[in-house]
Amino acid sequence: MASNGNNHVSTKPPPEPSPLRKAKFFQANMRILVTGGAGFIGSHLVDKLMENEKNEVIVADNYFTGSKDNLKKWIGHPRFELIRHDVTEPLLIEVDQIYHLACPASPIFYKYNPVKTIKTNVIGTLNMLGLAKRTGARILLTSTSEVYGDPLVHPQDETYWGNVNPIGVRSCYDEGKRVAETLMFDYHRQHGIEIRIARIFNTYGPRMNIDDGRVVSNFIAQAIRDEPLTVQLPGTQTRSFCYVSDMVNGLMRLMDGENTGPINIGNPGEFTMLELAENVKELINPEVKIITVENTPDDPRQRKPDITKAKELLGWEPKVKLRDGLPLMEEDFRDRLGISRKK
Ligand SMILES: NC(=O)c1ccc[n+]([C@@H]2O[C@H](COP(=O)([O-])OP(=O)(O)OC[C@H]3O[C@@H](n4cnc5c(N)ncnc54)[C@H](O)[C@@H]3O)[C@@H](O)[C@H]2O)c1
Ligand SMILES: O=c1ccn([C@@H]2O[C@H](COP(=O)(O)OP(=O)(O)O[C@H]3OC[C@@H](O)[C@H](O)[C@H]3O)[C@@H](O)[C@H]2O)c(=O)[nH]1
Repeated sequence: MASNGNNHVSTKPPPEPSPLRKAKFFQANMRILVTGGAGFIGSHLVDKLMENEKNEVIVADNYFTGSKDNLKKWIGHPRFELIRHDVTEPLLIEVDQIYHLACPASPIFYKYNPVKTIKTNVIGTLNMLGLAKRTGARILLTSTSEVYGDPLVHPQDETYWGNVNPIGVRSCYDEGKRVAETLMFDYHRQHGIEIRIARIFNTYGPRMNIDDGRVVSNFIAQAIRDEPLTVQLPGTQTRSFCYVSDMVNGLMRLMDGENTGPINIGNPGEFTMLELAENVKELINPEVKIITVENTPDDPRQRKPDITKAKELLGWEPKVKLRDGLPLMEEDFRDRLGISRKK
């Protein structure tokens, strides 16, 4: 049975998957649900899952921050189905695997309706665990580095319990994800559900919403539009940025491997926000100004994943360096903004 190496092993056998999955006379397809599959990471995950002809992919998304446009190449494909569905409502379908991503991820969006964000994390995860229990599906939760809050341990490994403000403006998201992780382990221990938990660190790449509000998309859009890059004070706070193709590979390895997690998935290359702005300026628009602006409450001061566990248990590590990933994202943003590079 899968374990995280910490005595969190379930005492129950996992529920039986549907008899169709053990097809004797014809090839069994894997039916995979991706909640939040119309969003940034979700749509890249769908692209990768659809490459395998044995997979059928179902996306359930309420389009709060995602869009059908991200999935347009799959709409109408016989192995693909798109459902407008809010995960705070139960979903009755038959599946073998669930990638549970549904949740706004950018601070400006998760703070917009914090009660809804908490409901999405708690009720949404309960509903997806209920679906996993009924169908015997394996379920992967995309948790976050935000469970470490404003970390006092650096870099963060999975044994760190975090430093989280339970009543702050970010709590709907970080405490929401902490409860979601608790629910996953309780369903695992109590009902034998096969679970996987990824703690994702800041991820960037093509298809991020142009007005997403996260730092990489902000800086790239600003650099392309000749607007000043807005570094929030103090500018010395750090983040570690993972390119989306690396992230998707890590998530799939976790789902298909034998470890429950939680496992950090991220790129350990650490940058201050001033360094990030300088990189964007140098690579995308050397003329652009860098300015400082006010920050928001409870902004974590440092963040860098310890990925020893991902390397050892999943054989995974990121390949794309920040300076190689930024130009790939620039190309996509220029296309969508209709602004080509100055000669
Ligand atoms: N991108 C990152 O840096 C990062 C870091 C840590 C964790 N994560 C996690 O990864 C997941 C995907 O993040 P993303 O960056 O692709 O964000 P995103 O905002 O682009 O995607 C989230 C998707 O979930 C959908 N959604 C939101 N609430 C929903 C609900 N109640 N019912 C159904 N669908 C709903 C949105 O419409 C969107 O398509 C999230 O769970 C997020 O918490 C992302
Ligand atoms: O224009 C900006 C936007 C943001 N920032 C700074 O950039 C840093 C990163 O901010 P982002 O909004 O991109 O993302 P955060 O790291 O705060 O949160 C993210 O963490 C991991 C995921 O769970 C989520 O995707 C999101 O919550 C912060 O220190 C913020 O102050 C700027 O300097 N300028």
